[in-house]
Parts: sequence; structure tokens; C-alpha cells
Amino acid sequence: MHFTLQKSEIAKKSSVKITGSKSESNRLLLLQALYPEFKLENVSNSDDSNLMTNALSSKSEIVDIHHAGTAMRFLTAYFSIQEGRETVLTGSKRMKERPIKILVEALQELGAEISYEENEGFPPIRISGKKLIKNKVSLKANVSSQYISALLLIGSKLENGIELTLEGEITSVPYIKMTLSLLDEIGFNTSFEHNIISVKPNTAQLKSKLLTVESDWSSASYYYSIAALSDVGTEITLSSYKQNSLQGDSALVEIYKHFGVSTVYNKNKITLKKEVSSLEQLSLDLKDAPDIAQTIAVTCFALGIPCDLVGLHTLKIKETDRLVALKTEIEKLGGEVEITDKSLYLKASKDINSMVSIATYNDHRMAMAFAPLALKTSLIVEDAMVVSKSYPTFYDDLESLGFEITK
Ligand SMILES: O=C(O)C1=C[C@@H](OP(=O)(O)O)[C@@H](O)[C@H](O)C1
Ligand SMILES: C=C(OP(=O)(O)O)C(=O)O
Repeated sequence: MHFTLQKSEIAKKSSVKITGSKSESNRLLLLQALYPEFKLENVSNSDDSNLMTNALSSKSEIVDIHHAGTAMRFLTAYFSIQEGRETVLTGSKRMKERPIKILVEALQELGAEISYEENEGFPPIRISGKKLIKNKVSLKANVSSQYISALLLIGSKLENGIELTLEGEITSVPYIKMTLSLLDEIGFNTSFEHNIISVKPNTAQLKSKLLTVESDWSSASYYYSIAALSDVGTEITLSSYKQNSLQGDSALVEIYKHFGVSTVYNKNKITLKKEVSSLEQLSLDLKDAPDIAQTIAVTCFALGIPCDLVGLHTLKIKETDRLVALKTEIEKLGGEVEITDKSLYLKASKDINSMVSIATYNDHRMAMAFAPLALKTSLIVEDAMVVSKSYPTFYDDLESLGFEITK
């Protein structure tokens, strides 16, 4: 269903409670399935986390994880060590185009039995769960950090733990560190030095524990964009966040200072405040925070600020080719964009075309990144509920700020 977002004004002060981080939730759900002794709170209510929960308790041979990339990668590792269980792990049409060979080969090297059901290197895959004996493997680290996190998550269950040697440039590093920090928090021993990562085997009895998932920083990015597009003095309070986040997208705090958005931490809340800014152009390397590239590109377009974004080599294999999708949709609105396989350059623009229909390509972040534009002009968001992949209540929360949305 398409939603129309009328040109809107938002309240001077508003607040929103955002669901738990999808990335933290999907790691912790898997770890909880391996180690039932701990409990979780503020788990993400996203489709992807619900799919993860259901997949982990599924008894059927075919497990379909739709568009959920982290679930696909993490569950490939998980089902590889479920001794005696045969699983066909599949997903949406797009999931069948998202590569998994690097992870499958690493698991096979450790002794896993995995075969391709359709195209070599891509889901669906058939996994015959067994005990993995080996513990050392090398893999390419510049395609997706999710392969590395998947291996680390099961590492503690292997007889001798796991030791990974990462080849080439390491991408999306904060997501790897998040995995290690969560393992540390539960009580495992991990290390990450240069290009070697290890998780020691689980020997001692783990203590039961309540773990609280921090709210999602990628979801917060849309409010940073809204604040950047708002009048000076506008304040938006978001919960529940912490200053020492495990999520790399908390880089938003520094990045949005360029747009005049300051962040004040108060207990478990952050307040974004729009101040005067004189930004003329922006250059950023987003290899550590790929999921906020769309948000930042649209913020710059809305403000008529040229930007040069690099480190975007992972964007082509996400929910859609996000580089092509951004170029196509920003150009419909009147902008001019140049892309390569790993970068995006947006020229300065003055006018924004009105009532443009934004295609979302089964990508939640396309819908959410363009929605703040309603502060500048009316627009249509196609297949608007695509947002449920990570943030099901997105439009209700925008309405609470003052956005006028015709559903
Ligand atoms: O591990 C994770 O939770 C994620 C890692 C990142 O993927 P890549 O490492 O493929 O860039 C990110 O884009 C994705 O949304 C979530
Ligand atoms: C890339 C994303 O998710 P995934 O890879 O888990 O599908 C995302 O949420 O932006």
C-alpha cells in the first residue's frame, strides 16, 4: 500500500520510544537458543527479529527467513551445529541474490555439511547439522561482517572455540565488535588483534542474567534527519539509549553535528536539538556505518548540501542495490547523483519536486530515509509498510510528531 505524506510541520518538542536494536536482538536470540540461562528485555519487535525467533524454535525442515539478511547468515552457522537436524534455509527472491558463499566455505572448512539447492553461492541452502571438530579458518572480510559474526556466535559452542583469520580490508567493524562485546558480557573470553579473532570454548557454567537490548540507532537516524530538516529550537527525545553504545550507527551523534543537530544524554534518553548550522558540503567514509548512508544522502539532498559518501561497497548486496535505488529516487525528486560501486556523490540542488512517488524496492530504509522529506514537500511512499522489516510502528511515531499521513 502507498502512503501519502503531506507537507507537514512538527511539534517544537516531542518524544518517541524506539524498539530494541535489530542487530543486538538477532545476536542475543541466537545466543539464548544456545544458552537458555539468560533472559532478554527490549527485544526488537521488527519482522526480522520475529523471523529469527520463529526460525530458532522451528521444527520443520524448511525455514524461510524472507528478507532478513542477518537471520540468514546467523542461522546458517546455527543450523550447521544442530547435530542430526536437516534444514533447508531459504528466503525471499532478493535473499536468493544475496551472496553467502564466503560463510558457507568457512563453515565447510570447519567440517560443516552444506549444499546449494538452486544457485551455487546463494540461498537456499541445505544444511545437515553435525559436530564441528576443527576450529581455525580464514575468510574474506571485505564483503559482509555478518559472515564473521555468524561464525563467532557459534564459536563458543565448538569443542575448541574458534579462531578466524580475516583476509583483506575488514568492513562494518563495529558489528563484529558488537558480537564480541555481547559474548564477553555473557561470560566468554574473546580477542580481536590485528586480523585474528578468537572465541574460547565454553568451559565454566554461565551465570543466569537479564540482558537489556539498547534501542535501535539505525532507526534513530530518521529522527536525526527530521531534526536536521526542522526549525532551529526543535527538540526530539528518543529512548532508550546509552552513551557507550555497542551499535556503530551511534556515530550519528558526531555526524549530525555537521547539520546543527546536538545530542544531549539524560539517563536512558537522548534529546536531539536543532541549532544553527552553516554546513556547505559533507564528505564521509561510511564503511563502519553502512545502514545510515541512505538517511544521510536524503538529509543532504533536502538541505541542498552536496555530499561525497565513500565506503559504500556493501550497499549493492543489501535489501536492494541501495546505490542505484538512491540515485533513481533522488533524481526523480530533482537531484543529481553520481555513483560508483562504492561511493555516491550528490550535487547541490535547489528545488525539490512535489508529489513524487518514491519506490522502495523491498527496502525498509528507502521508505524511512525519504519520509523526513515531508517537512519540505508532499510525497508518496510506495509499499510503505516495508518499514516493518526493522521498525513496524514508524508511521505511528511520525504521526505523533505531527506528520500528516494518508494511509
Ligand atoms: O551484523 C549486523 O547486525 C549487520 C551488519 C551490517 O551488514 P554488513 O556487514 O553486511 O555490512 C549491517 O548492514 C546490517 O544491517 C546489520
Ligand atoms: C542490511 C540490513 O539488514 P540485513 O542485512 O540483516 O537484511 C539493514 O537492516 O539495513
